[in-house]
Amino acid sequence: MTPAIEIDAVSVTLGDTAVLNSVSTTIDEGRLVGLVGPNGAGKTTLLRAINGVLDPDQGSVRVTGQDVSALDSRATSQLVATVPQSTASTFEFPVRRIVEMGRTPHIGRFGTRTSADRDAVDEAMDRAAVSHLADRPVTEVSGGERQRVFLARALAQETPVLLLDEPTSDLDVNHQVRTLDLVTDLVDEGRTVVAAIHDLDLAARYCDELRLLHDGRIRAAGTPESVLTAATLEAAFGARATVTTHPVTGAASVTAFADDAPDSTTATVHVVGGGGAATPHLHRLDAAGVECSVGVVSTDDADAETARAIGADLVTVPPFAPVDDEARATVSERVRRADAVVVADVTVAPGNCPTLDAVLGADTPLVVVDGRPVDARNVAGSRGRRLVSRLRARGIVVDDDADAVVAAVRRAIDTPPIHDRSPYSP
Ligand SMILES: Nc1ncnc2c1ncn2[C@@H]1O[C@H](COP(=O)(O)OP(=O)(O)OP(=O)(O)O)[C@@H](O)[C@H]1O
Repeated sequence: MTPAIEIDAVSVTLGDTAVLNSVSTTIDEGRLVGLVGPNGAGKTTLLRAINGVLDPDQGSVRVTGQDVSALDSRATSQLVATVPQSTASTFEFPVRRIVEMGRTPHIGRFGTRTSADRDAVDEAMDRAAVSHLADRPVTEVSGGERQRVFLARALAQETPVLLLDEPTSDLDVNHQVRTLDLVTDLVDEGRTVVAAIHDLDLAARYCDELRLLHDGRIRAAGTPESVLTAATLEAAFGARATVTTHPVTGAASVTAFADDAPDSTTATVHVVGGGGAATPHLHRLDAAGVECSVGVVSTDDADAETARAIGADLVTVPPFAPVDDEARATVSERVRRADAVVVADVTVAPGNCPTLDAVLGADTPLVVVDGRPVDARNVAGSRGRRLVSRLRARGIVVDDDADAVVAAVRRAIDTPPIHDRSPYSP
């Protein structure tokens, strides 16, 4: 089978900038391929090389086996339709007229429109959900509606290859999903779609494959799961990111943070959590490059699962078991070794008291997350209440906000600890 698109060693220089540097990739028929990468990576430029608008300085692009640089614009427009990034229009054409322009490459010499042309326009408008706008001037519809009008124009063009440059950037969440569902249907019908897409979660959810562009080269290619890794994202976007599986869609889900590790090469933080209280903070600290240890938690606790997912060192006891001497000694050692401790929830369950004793018995700088009011029922009596007030007095107290926790950890590490050696004794 001939691939739908073959890009062979394409180089493009614009002004003084080498935008694409010997880019090669092949896109098979009936695939939805996402182009991802930071601003200025060359995604639009690559799409413009595929649709023949831009002649590469070197290399070649073949669409359904035909070299696009050898085709005239009518022939190229029969192969490739494009929805551009900017659909701003200065002409007050009615929406239907814009969609009819998609038929131009199919209309004969005498400009006669056939019923097939009209049907194609009707169907395209229907599928892109713009039929109700048919008579409105395109200058008077919203940005998102206009984006769908231009999608309809591309659909009316009835090409085997569709290029979409940020097809959902102006769409509300409902139309984002509806548009990408429509694109998926088009692919199921056999069309090949290449979409430059900034929203990495949408890219992972809808695309069969991704190409990650950075500095004029394709840095990663393959399934979304194989392309969207913390390492590739950091290299391309300069952002720390955690990649998890989205609980609803099952696709890769990316949470990116500015690269602001407290001290990304050395910081280690021990996190006291339980019941999932530590989970958002663990993801955020991990993304900030902090090495985490977690505990003591039960082996089946949600925070234990998160700790395993991010490769954190974990101190556990079996479900419902008390913290034994071994776990207590281990957690004390982790706390002493850490650059800072985060207590992720001051709602102290009785089982946490030995861990909090260990925290208060060490010099390690402390951050206390105080997200919820202390629930008296969860506090282990007066012992627990005293622990809570000592923790608050001893540490930096922050709201239950992952960014605030990272900032507080940075501050805690920079601030000499308040000395509080007297361990709590019941
Ligand atoms: N006509 C031009 N002259 C000079 N440089 C240009 C021109 N067009 C684009 N560039 C540069 O080429 C680089 C790639 O641009 P391109 O639009 O392909 O990136 P992109 O990945 O689509 O970015 P974005 O995600 O911001 O849309 C950018 O640095 C841009 O400034």
